[in-house]
Order: sequence, then structure tokens, then C-alpha cells
Amino acid sequence: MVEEQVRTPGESPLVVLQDSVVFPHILTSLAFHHPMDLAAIDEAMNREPKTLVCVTARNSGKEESASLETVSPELPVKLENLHEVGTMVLIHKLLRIPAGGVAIMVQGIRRVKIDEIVQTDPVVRVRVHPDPESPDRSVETEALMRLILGQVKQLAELAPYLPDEFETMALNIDNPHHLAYLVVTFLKLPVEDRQKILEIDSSEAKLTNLSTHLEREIELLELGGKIKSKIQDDVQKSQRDFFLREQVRAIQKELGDGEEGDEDIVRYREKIAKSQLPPEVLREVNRELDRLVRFGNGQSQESGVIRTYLDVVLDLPWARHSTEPFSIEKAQKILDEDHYGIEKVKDRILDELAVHLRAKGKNRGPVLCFIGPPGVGKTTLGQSIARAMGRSFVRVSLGGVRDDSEIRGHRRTYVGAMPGRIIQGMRKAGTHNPVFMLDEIDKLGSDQRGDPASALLEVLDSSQNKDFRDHYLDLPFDLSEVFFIATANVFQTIPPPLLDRMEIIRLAGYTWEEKRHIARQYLIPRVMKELGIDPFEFRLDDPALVRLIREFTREAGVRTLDRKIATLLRKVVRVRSEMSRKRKVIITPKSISTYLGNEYVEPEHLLDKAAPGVVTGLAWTPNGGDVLFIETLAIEGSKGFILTGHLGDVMKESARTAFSVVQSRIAKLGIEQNFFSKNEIHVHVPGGAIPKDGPSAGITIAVAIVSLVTGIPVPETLAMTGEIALSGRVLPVGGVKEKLIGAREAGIKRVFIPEKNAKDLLEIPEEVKKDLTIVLVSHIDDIFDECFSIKKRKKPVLSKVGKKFS
Ligand SMILES: Nc1ncnc2c1ncn2[C@@H]1O[C@H](COP(=O)(O)OP(=O)(O)OP(=O)(O)O)[C@@H](O)[C@H]1O
Repeated sequence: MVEEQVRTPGESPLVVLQDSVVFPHILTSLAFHHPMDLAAIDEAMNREPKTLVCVTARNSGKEESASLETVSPELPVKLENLHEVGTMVLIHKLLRIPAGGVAIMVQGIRRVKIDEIVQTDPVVRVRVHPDPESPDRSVETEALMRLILGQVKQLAELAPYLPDEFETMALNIDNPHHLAYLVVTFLKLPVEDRQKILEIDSSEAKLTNLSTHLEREIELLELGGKIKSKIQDDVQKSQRDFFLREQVRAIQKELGDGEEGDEDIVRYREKIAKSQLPPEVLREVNRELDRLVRFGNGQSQESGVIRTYLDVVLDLPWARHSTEPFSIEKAQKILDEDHYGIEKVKDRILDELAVHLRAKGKNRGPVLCFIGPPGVGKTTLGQSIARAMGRSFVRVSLGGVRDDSEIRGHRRTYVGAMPGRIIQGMRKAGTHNPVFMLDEIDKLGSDQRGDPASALLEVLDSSQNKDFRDHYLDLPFDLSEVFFIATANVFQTIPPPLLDRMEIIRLAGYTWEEKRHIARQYLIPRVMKELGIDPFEFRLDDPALVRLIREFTREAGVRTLDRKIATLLRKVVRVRSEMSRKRKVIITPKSISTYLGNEYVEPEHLLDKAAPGVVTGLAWTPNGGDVLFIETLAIEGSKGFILTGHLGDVMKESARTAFSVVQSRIAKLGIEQNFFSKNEIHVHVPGGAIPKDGPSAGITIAVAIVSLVTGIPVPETLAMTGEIALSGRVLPVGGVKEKLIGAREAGIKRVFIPEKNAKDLLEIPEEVKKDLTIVLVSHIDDIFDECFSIKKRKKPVLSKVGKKFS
């Protein structure tokens, strides 16, 4: 081998390498221009053998390389700027480059260490000594060599810059150091890393270090390959998309709908620019618009779906507010302006608005819920609140909603999907913070398709509704500034979790006097305005108006009254148009029938005549208070007790309790001992088609049975309401205000109500209290005493009655 034949001279010319390292055993070509290097090469060429020391400058490869200075003729070469270990090389060939400089082909002979610089001018000459290497032949080294050969194979497949014979050359080397030097020559490595491999003595460490670099190189090449193929794919896809889009555009142009489509896109872009969309929404909208462009914006089903979506999203009030400064005084003025009476209701509303004002528009408290019969002004109260707060008003009905997707919308993947009622309402409202009325919350259903109540809970919950997510939109929408109001006719059917979150405000219905005021001050002027009627054209005096209210309508609110007034005034217009000489139309109580025909409503009759066993009770219905009759009959037989009249479970149980209470008082009431074993009692509540339920007829049923058995009639102008306990105690009931108004309308004069309902009397209108004698009762014995004068009676009268009714 050449290396063994060439000895190391004590002194040798030196060339300094800037960005490469020459390794022992490897053939390398180098180029030089600097006069100092050229002089060193010239000197080497004149020696035999033609040897030279190549050493790499420290920090080489960097811009401000120290070696550039050191090799300059003005500055002496310094030892500290050079790596200590270099390579002695044998020059095989020299080529003079015409433009100046030389190229030499050298073979690395061995590692040498520089002891000192003995001369710097005109040739740099150094004194060196050999730095022998002793390759190790251990199993570890063997294993590492194999590993490196495997990596070389991998590299050869991945790296296009490697010569074809690289792998074969590596396979034929059995010296671990020579293998390392060959591989590192072909690797793309920084100069400092190459120098390190040259300097490491141990074979194992040399190979390990090299293997790490190889691995990294392989990884880089693989990653590069992946990125490249992805870029190629993307380029191909975008070229394909572009091609297809161009085709679609050409087809659309042929069909004549391209131009219009483009206008649409421009319109959407303008709309997007104008709306202040939150970033997430903007991203989604742009994405959809891009899809629309890609779909060609024609008449396809998919582009229709995208357009509907964009219309909905861009119509939504993402940032639009309506705010006017409002004060409680202003709110009070507006509520009074729009509504007659209902002072307590207005007062409660003002309390809520004051809290709202304090919270600076953030809705923290419970949601208001107006409960009451139809036509009592629940909706108009909501409108007045909106007017007072300077906000827009929107009303959404929840009646019959059984599916939570009606609240939260259907996912866009469904055909004909639309947003839920809440988002539709917000779209209608046009502002971010409207007064939002959820109508008929008591008619909310639920079935296997989901529970709308829980969706509503999320809507109403101020801690969750900031990011309300409708399935259709699939974007968060902020509902936290919406002022929600719910309305219902009854509270029993409102889902309890919702009821928990609501502040209930009850509207009970109006007396006819209140209705007269409402008609005079609100309804008639409004209808006149609508129909363009002037005050001089007609006269509707109080007696006529009262007849209209009491005989042509039967309702707790004023909805029908409103309609009837409109019908009546339309007639006025007609009559006037038919008059040859225009006169004022006088509407009298009698002429009302002429104008309204037989739309007369039967008033609830009192019993024609008081009869034993028939007693008047009071009922609460979603439409207001009413009277109801309990009829009883004793029939010979031993079945005990029969109940008819479409009664609910609670009412049936209440009737049985009443029956037991009476039975337990046989002696006290002077009833024949075995009366009930010989007779069965039939209790019926007329109006069999209308379902009835609740415990409040308890005392009425007990009184009816005793009246039947004793044969003592109860006056037809007396009515009662109250739940009965087995002990005979009278328990409180609901809807007292409505019941008392209904009783008065029906012509009742005297009413028994539970003592525990005394607090309700504060709410009863004065005219009702004036017309009714209201008796507070706490025990059934007191009622029996009052109705049948039990204490004064001596002899039992009962068997006679039993015969009479059997
Ligand atoms: N206290 C009142 N003062 C003046 N007008 C009233 C009053 N109460 C009701 N009205 C009028 O009665 C009409 C019906 O009222 P509204 O529509 O608010 O009833 P509602 O309670 O919402 O009924 P529903 O439960 O059927 O929706 C409206 O024109 C309203 O102005």
C-alpha cells in the first residue's frame, strides 16, 4: 500500500483548507489560488515523494473566517487558528488552471499532528509528527460497520447526488476507519463535523458518530421526499380543480347563468365586508363562499344549500345593537300608556327592569314568565317592555314543539335543514339584544326525538347562552344580551326545570268594568284609527258597551271583545255609506243585536232553582274562572259511590275523600245509620265532554252529598271552592282571583273560600268584593252548620229524602 511506503518527513509545506477536510486513504481533488498555497504546492512538487500537509482552519466555513487572515501574506499564519490534526497527502497529479491557480489530485496518507510553524514566508512550513490510528476489530465495531453499510444502502437509494459506485466501494472496505472516511467524504456535512470524525481515535466512537449523521441525512431525505410528493399532489389537484372550474364556467356561460352567478358572489363579498362578523364566523362564511365559487354558483342543489346558509348567516345580527338609554320613569310611563289597570303586574315588571338597569344590560336574573288566560295583554306587555328599553321585539311560538331540533335547528346534512326557532327569531329581530318572547311555553311537548325543554334551558341559562350553538349554523351565537320573556296559559304543564328559572307574573283576567275601560281607552280608539272612523260618526254609550261585553263575549281577556268592536264599527261604516243624509249612528243595547246578529253568548246560568243535592262550585280554566255544578243522586243499591263527568284522578280522589268525610259524620249530621248501605250515591259533574281535574271541588262535593241526603237545598246564589282533608279541614286552592271574577259574572252573591286563601283577597278588584259576600272557611263542619243549620235541627229527616230520590 502507498501509505505504508511514504514516510512522514519532520518538516513539510502546509496548505490551509477553508471548507474541506482531507481524509487518509481517500483520493481528493483540491483547487488553490492563493500565492502562499501555490508556493507550498510548488515546493512539494519538487520533493520526492511529493508530500504536503493539509490542515483545516478552525471555524472554517464561516464568513469571517480566521484562516482567511492567516493565509494572507501580510499576516503570519498562527498555530491557534489551525486544527491540531491534519492529513499528510501525496500529490498524484497537478493541473495549472489557465485563469490562475492550480488543481491537484491528492491521496490522503495518514493523520499528522502539527508541532510548530517553522516558517511562514514565502512558504508556510510546519514541523509534524504522525498521529497513528489503530483500527479496532471488535464485534461492536463489526456490528457498527454493518449498520453503516445498511445506512449506505438506504442513502444510495434516496440520495440522487451520490455516484453509482459509492455503495460498491463501501462494501469492499474492511478497515473501519477507511470506511468512515469514505462515507464521510460523500456526506453533506459541516466542516467542523468532518474534522471531528478525522480526529476521533476509537473506531467505535468514529463509527457511532458517523452513523448518527447518516441517520439524520436519511431522515432529511425521506422527509424531503414526502414533502415533494405532497407538493406534487397539491399542484396536480389545483391544476385539476382549475381545469374543471374552467370547464364549469364555460358550460355556465353557454347556458347563460354564469354572469348572474358572478353578481351573486360579488354581492356576498360586499355583504361580508359590511357585516362585522366575528373571526370564526368570517372564516366559515369565506369557506362556504369558496365552495359556492367552486360549485360554479349555478342552479345545482348544493349551491342552493350554500346560498341559503350564507343568507341566514349574513342576515343574523352578529354585532347590531339597539340601545336607547331607558329609565324606570320612562318604562312606567310607557307601561301605563299601553295598559289599563294591572298595577301589580306593572309594578313587578318595573322591579325586574330596575335590576336589569343596575346590571347594565347583562341578563343575570331569572326570566320573566307571564301566565294568564288569552287576551289579557301578555304579548302587548312584552312589546311595551321592548319599547321602554328601546329594543326590538320578537315573538316565537313554542306551542306544539316536540323536537329539540325545532329549538336548535337541523344539521346542514339534512335535506331542507333550517336553523331552529331561536336563531330564526334572532334573524327576524335584526338586533343582537332584542326582547324575545317565547310564547306558549306551557304547550311545549317532548317525545323520543328529543327534549326541547332542555334545549330551552340552555338558551335561557345566562352562564351557557353566550355560546349558543344552533345545529344548522354550527357556529357559536351570543344570546347573553337577549331579554327573554316567556308566556303561558297555565303553569302546571311548564317543565319544572324551566319553571325553576322563571319569575312568574300572573295575569288573572278582567272584570267587565275593567274591560269597559280597556275598550273605551284602548280598543275602540285603535279600531277607529285602523278603519279611519271619526268620533262624530257614531255613538256607543255605556249600556250598549256593557251589553257587548257581558252578553256577546265570555272570556277572561279582551281578545274577542276587540274583534267584536271591530265588527261593530265595520257595520257603522257600512250603515253610514248607505245613508242618503249622513247622520251619527247610535248604537244602543238593542241595536247591538241587529248589528251582530245571533253571535250572542249564553251567559253562565245560575241554577234555575235551588234543589237538594245540587251545589255550585268554582272552577279555574285556562280561559279564566267559571262556575261548575255538582249534582248528586241516591239510588237504591249497595255499590256505594259512582263518579261521572270526565273527572281526572285527583278530582276522583277528592270526591272519595269528601264521601268518607260525610260518612264519618253520619251521627253528627243526623243521617240514618244504614242509609249508605242501602243507597248508592252518584256524583256527576255536567259538561261530560270537558275534562275536569283538581282537588278544589272537595268541599262542594261534600256539601252536595249532605244536601242530597238531608233534602235541604243550598241557595243557587251560593258557590264554594276548597280542598277537603279527611279530618274535615279546608285546604287552600289556586286561581281564587279568576274564580271570584267568574262567580260574579255568573251572578253568584255569596262565596265560600278557604281561610288560607285570605291573602289572595288583596288582589281582588273592588267591584268584585262589592258584589260578592266572601266567607272564609277553615273546616267542613262550619260549612255544614252554615248550610244546613245542623246544630238547630232535632229530628232526622233523611229516610224521606232517600225515598224521594230513589
Ligand atoms: N290592560 C290592558 N290595557 C289595554 N289593552 C289591553 C290590556 N290587556 C289586553 N289588552 C289588549 O288586548 C289585546 C290582546 O292582548 P294580547 O295579544 O297581549 O293577549 P295575550 O295575553 O298575549 O294573549 P295570548 O295568550 O292569546 O297570546 C291587545 O290588543 C291588547 O292591547
